[in-house]
Amino acid sequence: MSGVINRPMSQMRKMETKDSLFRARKRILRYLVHSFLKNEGLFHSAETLAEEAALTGEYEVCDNIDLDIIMQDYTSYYLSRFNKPPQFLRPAAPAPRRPPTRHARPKPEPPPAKETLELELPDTFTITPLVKQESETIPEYIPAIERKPLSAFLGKASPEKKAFVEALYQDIIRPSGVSWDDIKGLEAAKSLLMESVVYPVRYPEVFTGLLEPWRGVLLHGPPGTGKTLLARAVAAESRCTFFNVAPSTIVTKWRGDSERIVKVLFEMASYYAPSIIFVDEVETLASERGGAGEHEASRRLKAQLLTELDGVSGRGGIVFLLANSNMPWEIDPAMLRRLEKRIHIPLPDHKTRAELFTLYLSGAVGAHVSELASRTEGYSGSDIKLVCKEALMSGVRKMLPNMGRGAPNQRKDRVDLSAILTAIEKTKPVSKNLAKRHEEWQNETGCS
Ligand SMILES: Nc1ncnc2c1ncn2[C@@H]1O[C@H](COP(=O)(O)OP(=O)(O)OP(=O)(O)O)[C@@H](O)[C@H]1O
Repeated sequence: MSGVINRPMSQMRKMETKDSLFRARKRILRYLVHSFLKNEGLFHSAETLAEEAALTGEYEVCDNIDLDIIMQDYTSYYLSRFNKPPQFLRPAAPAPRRPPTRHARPKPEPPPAKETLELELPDTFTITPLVKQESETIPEYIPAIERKPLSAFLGKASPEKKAFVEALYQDIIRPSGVSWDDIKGLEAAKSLLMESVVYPVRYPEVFTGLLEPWRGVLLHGPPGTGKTLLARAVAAESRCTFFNVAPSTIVTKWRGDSERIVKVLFEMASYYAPSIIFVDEVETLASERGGAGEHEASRRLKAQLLTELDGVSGRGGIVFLLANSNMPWEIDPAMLRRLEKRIHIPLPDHKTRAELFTLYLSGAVGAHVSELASRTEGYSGSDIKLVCKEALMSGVRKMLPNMGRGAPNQRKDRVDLSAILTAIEKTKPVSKNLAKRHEEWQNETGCS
């Protein structure tokens, strides 16, 4: 005991953290097993476990995790690391037999291969505390991109393929932390994306047969309405690997390279599955031009994209194509057929515009927010962001000449109503004219 007391504070803290992590892990395991038993219909066993392990209603297992998911993740991690599947079970050693005594009844034979469970669980899951415990740090989910070594994917790839892989690897966006809450309004779009991307990734066992997930989802709407932001939130919410493919990565001037890059892209997406391949301005990669005027290279690239998309369901893991377009009417019909789910992202409504002003001006606009929202009908989210930036800048502009002359070099995010109104006057809503066309297109061809 005295040994513990004499330890330096930092060491004590480390031990405490280790100890609390250990306890958290054990608790998580018990809750996971409990939930597993219930899911298997073993209610009596689950009840007994709850009683024996003193599981109170203080915690519940998160929606997105269970032992089955952990087994799958662990198996794919192990496979990629050691090139063989992990072994969980082995035949138990037979119990030593005692010679039967004269009067004893022969004992029934033990089952031939009683199984023992050898399971090592990684610390990659969390449970939601109903009552949050402050001192507790629960290990975080580790995304596929951090779990799976690139070297295992590369194997004995040619130098050319390695170069493609490296370029594409740069396009993978790490978990961005963008969440639904960062996106104002767009409730209908959010729930459609939950249903068509997030849930199928979380519960693949539900989305089979006729309910098989869409492989291609199109977000279309005027520029600056939050389509890219939505795509990033989807990646974060679904914990998918997010390939943000810049057309410049794919379109190269070297003959045949573009098709090979597209092929490698889908292979990588499958390796790091579940993945989202996000293609911004998809109409630039797969436009409807066609005919004799279409460049041969662009025709081949388009054909390769379509081939890969068709092959997606035959590959391992879930891979979605999430495409973005400001001009969906220009998308090649063959590509459009593969973008089965089409979601319209409209200009923000009055309530959303008010929320955006509050977001960007940190609530500084107070009571005027409704008036500002009324004056900005037809503005996109990005236009409103510009207005706010311009209004803030007008204050900073006044400060700049006095900086370095004794005045404090500190920015104040206070803004006059008049400055905002002037900024609104100056900023023309660039997307307004396109809004109607998107609506009509959605009515004609959309399916959400
Ligand atoms: N609904 C919204 N909630 C929060 N921010 C928004 C919203 N809509 C737009 N924005 C802001 O506008 C910026 C531009 O949005 P984003 O890039 O997602 O638009 P986009 O529709 O993808 O545009 P483009 O089609 O031109 O690429 C975002 O960084 C964000 O700050």
